[in-house]
Amino acid sequence: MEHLPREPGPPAQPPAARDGDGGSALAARGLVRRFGAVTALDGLSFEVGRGELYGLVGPDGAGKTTAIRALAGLIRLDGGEARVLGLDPSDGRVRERLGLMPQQYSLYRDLTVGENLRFFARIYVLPRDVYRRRAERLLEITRLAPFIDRRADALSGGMYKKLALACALLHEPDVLVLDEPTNGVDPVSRRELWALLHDFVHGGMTVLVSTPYMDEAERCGRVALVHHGRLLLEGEPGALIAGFEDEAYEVRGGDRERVDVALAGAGDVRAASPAGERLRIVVRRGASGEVARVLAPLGAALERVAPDFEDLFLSRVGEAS
Ligand SMILES: Nc1ncnc2c1ncn2[C@@H]1O[C@H](COP(=O)(O)OP(=O)(O)OP(=O)(O)O)[C@@H](O)[C@H]1O
Repeated sequence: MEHLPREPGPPAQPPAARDGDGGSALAARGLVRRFGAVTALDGLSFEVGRGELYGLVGPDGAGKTTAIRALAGLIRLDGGEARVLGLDPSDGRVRERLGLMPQQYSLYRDLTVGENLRFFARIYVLPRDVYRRRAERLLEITRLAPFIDRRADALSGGMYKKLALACALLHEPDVLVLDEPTNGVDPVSRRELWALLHDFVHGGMTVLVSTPYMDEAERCGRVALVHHGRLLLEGEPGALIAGFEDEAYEVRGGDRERVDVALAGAGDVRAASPAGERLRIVVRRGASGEVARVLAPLGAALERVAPDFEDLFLSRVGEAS
């Protein structure tokens, strides 16, 4: 397949722009969508360049699925515009060039792996020899070949997702959009799925992936942190962490309830969340001395830790609300 990996080597050039492509592969411009009293998208904007691996990261209900459905032309917008390769998502040409893996991918559970692939090949009206070649390649890269005769309902969660991915790739899309592909998937399959996405991008495909897992942000080339249908932060993962202006700490010792009360009254603590037995907090830069003084009488102390995306996210959410 054009965008699927064959041999290791330098990244392929993204496919040359065609009519209607515009500059970016995907564009969300001021997207607004309301469901009754709920504003799922509140002016969300982001652009995904051709050949990028771009992550939409945010908690449940942030608006990721709604944004993806808008880009795929599956819902009407109350404001803003979505573009795929410069085209309106309702344009018939988008169907040929976009691969979509929704959160609930509807495979036929009583059909086997091979039968599901054949079914989707028929939807895409693929000639038999083209289908055979692509299916063979997809079964190989997803490592599903040994399970070709297994029914979809007998696959593990990770294998099911990989079959869904293979079906979404049968028509060789230029742009692949995946909604929370790693949700409910075991850690090994999760790593495998991310490795596949990196391989696709290496082959020149554009990939947009949403995830509720903050720790997956660093696997993307660029990432958008989304909250309440708005963009909180966008950039390269390393640069975002390096530019983080606050500091992250773990609180050691002290009675948890009394510590919680003390921290709730400390204005410089932007966020607090449990980290196993301990409490993890984000503190405004330069204010840790004051926070440590508040905690000392309670027998609690601060230990500096490296900030991660959850710290970044919580800090921004704290600021925004
Ligand atoms: N069809 C709908 N009817 C009513 N409310 C909806 C509908 N679709 C989404 N919402 C609401 O819009 C908000 C954003 O939902 P969305 O599914 O886009 O979030 P998400 O980031 O994808 O999270 P999740 O992982 O939970 O799907 C939520 O408050 C959700 O309840």
